Amino acid sequence: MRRVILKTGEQFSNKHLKRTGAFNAQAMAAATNIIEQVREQGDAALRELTEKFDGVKIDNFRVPAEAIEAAAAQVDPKTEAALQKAAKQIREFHERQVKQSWFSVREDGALVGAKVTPLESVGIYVPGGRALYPSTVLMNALPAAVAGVERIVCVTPPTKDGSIDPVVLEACRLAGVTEIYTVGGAQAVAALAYGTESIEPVCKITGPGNAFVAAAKKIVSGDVGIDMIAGPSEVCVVADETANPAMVAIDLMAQAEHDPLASCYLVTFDEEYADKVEAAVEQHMKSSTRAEITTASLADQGLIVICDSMEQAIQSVNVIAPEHLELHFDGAFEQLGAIRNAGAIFVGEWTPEAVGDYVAGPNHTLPTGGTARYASPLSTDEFIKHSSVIQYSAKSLANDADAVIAIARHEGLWAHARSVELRKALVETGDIYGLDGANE
Ligand SMILES: NC(=O)c1ccc[n+]([C@@H]2O[C@H](COP(=O)([O-])OP(=O)(O)OC[C@H]3O[C@@H](n4cnc5c(N)ncnc54)[C@H](O)[C@@H]3O)[C@@H](O)[C@H]2O)c1
Ligand SMILES: N[C@H](CO)Cc1c[nH]c[nH+]1
Ligand SMILES: [Zn+2]
Repeated sequence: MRRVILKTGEQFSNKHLKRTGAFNAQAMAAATNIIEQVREQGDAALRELTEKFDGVKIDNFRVPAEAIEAAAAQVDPKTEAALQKAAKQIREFHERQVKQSWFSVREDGALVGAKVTPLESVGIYVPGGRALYPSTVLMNALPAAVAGVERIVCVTPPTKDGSIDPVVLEACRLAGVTEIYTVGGAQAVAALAYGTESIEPVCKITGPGNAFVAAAKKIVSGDVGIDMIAGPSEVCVVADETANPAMVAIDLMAQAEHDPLASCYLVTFDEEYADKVEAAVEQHMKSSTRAEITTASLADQGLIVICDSMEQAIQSVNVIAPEHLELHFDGAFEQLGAIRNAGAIFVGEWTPEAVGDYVAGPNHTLPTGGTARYASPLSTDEFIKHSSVIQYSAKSLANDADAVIAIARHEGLWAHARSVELRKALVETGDIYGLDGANE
């Protein structure tokens, strides 16, 4: 892994990072062509693109109900129990996020508030290129279901034999997905946004994916809602010399194995400790079943930052703004206040990031690429919208009339002012035209 050794008092900055930003011109160009093709040719384009990029022919994209039932029977009891446990804990966590409509009545009788409405339909992109992601089904579909979305559509690329992994199907069933389609990549995003003969469009698309999926989400955003661009996985581990290097190493590898573009950061305090972690990575790598991806990620995107104080370490974390942050040192909880930018924070050596990926309850769809500076984890908020509600009485209108009229006049908007003046006149004189010149 690349190393940066900070001098005393030196600030970690973006120049130390290799980040190229979320804009990928090549992927944007490819996704634009794919989206245009799907808009023009519908299902025929989905068939052609699936054959081209996934190497399989699909006649019917919709997974029939019988196949979903049959998949449940193929899931071994241990995996079924794990899915159910994860689903329960994820559901419970997200139930705490649910927003209610609210109304407040002022002293003058004016009522203001917000009416919360679940989105009618959402499309969930479940990645399927380099790994299977039943956990991503749970993390996206359960918050949608908890928020009250009625139509929850899942799209995911086919496996080599043209099917969908039974565990992914079972996760869909457990989480309340109402339609499943065997299609992935930018073409799936286009189908969800604009519809085809076999896929009805949705109001919003959520879920992570590779560069083509991310580019497609950016392009269709505005025509449909999108959640965030959750890109390649990232982890930043802050560890001092008391932390077990083998644990730190395996936690770095747990994100590196997602994608050669995944980014892993170790923030620590001396080079000798960093050497121990790198030696432990080598040791673990001997038994990794994903050594190629993991090695590529650590070599190309990995970074070790050597700091000389905890303050400098936390300052580095805040610049990295990682998707996942692990804290392996005594008194970690006390540093929470100083941490400004992180998607999810895992406190202490007994909290490997993997618990958050699967079962802890909080969402694993998190801001990546430094977007934790302004973005939050996926939540039920992504699946609802608010409508403002305003109800005035004659008294409350009279109370606010002069303020409205003054601002409307300044803006030069005659009818805005008049709409209030007329009502004020009616309250004061009982005559809607009691205003001088009102009936001109
Ligand atoms: N942040 C999160 O919550 C989270 C969760 C899970 C996965 N991830 C990330 O999601 C990503 C998943 O990527 P993936 O590739 O494994 O699966 P994917 O499903 O996103 O992409 C596979 C699809 O990409 C399309 N594709 C492949 N090559 C193409 C090309 N040359 N041109 C156009 N389209 C092409 C194909 O249609 C294929 O089906 C990884 O980066 C992983 O780290 C993130
Ligand atoms: N770590 C990923 C988010 O970056 C989520 C995930 C799913 N499965 C395993 N991991
Ligand atoms: Zn993961």
